[in-house]
Amino acid sequence: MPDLLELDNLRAGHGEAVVIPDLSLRLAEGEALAVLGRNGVGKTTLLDSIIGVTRRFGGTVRLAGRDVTRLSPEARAHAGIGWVPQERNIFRSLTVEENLTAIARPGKWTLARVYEMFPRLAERRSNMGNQLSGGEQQMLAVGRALMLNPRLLLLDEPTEGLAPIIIEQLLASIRRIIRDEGMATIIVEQHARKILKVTDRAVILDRGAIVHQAASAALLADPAPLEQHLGVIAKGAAA
Ligand SMILES: Nc1ncnc2c1ncn2[C@@H]1O[C@H](COP(=O)(O)OP(=O)(O)OP(=O)(O)O)[C@@H](O)[C@H]1O
Repeated sequence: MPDLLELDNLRAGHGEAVVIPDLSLRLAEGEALAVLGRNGVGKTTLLDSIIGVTRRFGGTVRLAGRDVTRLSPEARAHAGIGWVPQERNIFRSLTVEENLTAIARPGKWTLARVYEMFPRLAERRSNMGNQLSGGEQQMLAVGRALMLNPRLLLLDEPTEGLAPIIIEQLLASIRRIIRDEGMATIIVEQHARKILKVTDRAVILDRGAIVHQAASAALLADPAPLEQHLGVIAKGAAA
């Protein structure tokens, strides 16, 4: 059986700029991968290339053995890639419930199950998107991606800008989505040590290349590579 996601010799960037020169990566069914690295090394560009919103110069993207390289972002979403961009992109003039049902597709993730995962969204079901706190918006963005019933979930800095207590709540939900529901997930995250407790494996990027990869548990046990490649960021996120 092929891996769920196979990137081979991906070369991608923006305009004329090549941000990722040549990257290959595998993700198994049900596996959770953390993508770590300093600011500007290409983490977002990597996720954006999987959903197909960057310029591709070469290489292939396969989902469950199917070549999706030339598919539009919409077609890739339809093929099973759920995407929560850094800017969240919720519909601000729709209610929470309308946001969740607007682009839903049938599968095990229903409105009831998303509300069970994020009870706060159930409480706020009639509120408009623009009335939500940052944490609620992020929960809504994740819930909306789940309603697409994806095979693969991409999360770009889900905890960015959130208060510490909300970060803990959100990470607890993400852990349940991964551990209990078996969702294959790729997460870009600045809080390295926090996310390593949730993921199976991690890659560290530098200048668009994978400079280190290891099991998350190994990086937690021996954080030298984090300090080497992330420096002050890893120390700052040690709590
Ligand atoms: N839309 C864009 N157009 C042109 N250049 C871009 C665009 N988005 C990102 N870049 C450039 O690509 C490089 C990689 O950026 P990217 O956002 O992928 O890094 P990152 O590791 O996710 O950083 P951060 O942690 O700051 O989000 C940077 O030099 C950035 O300036």
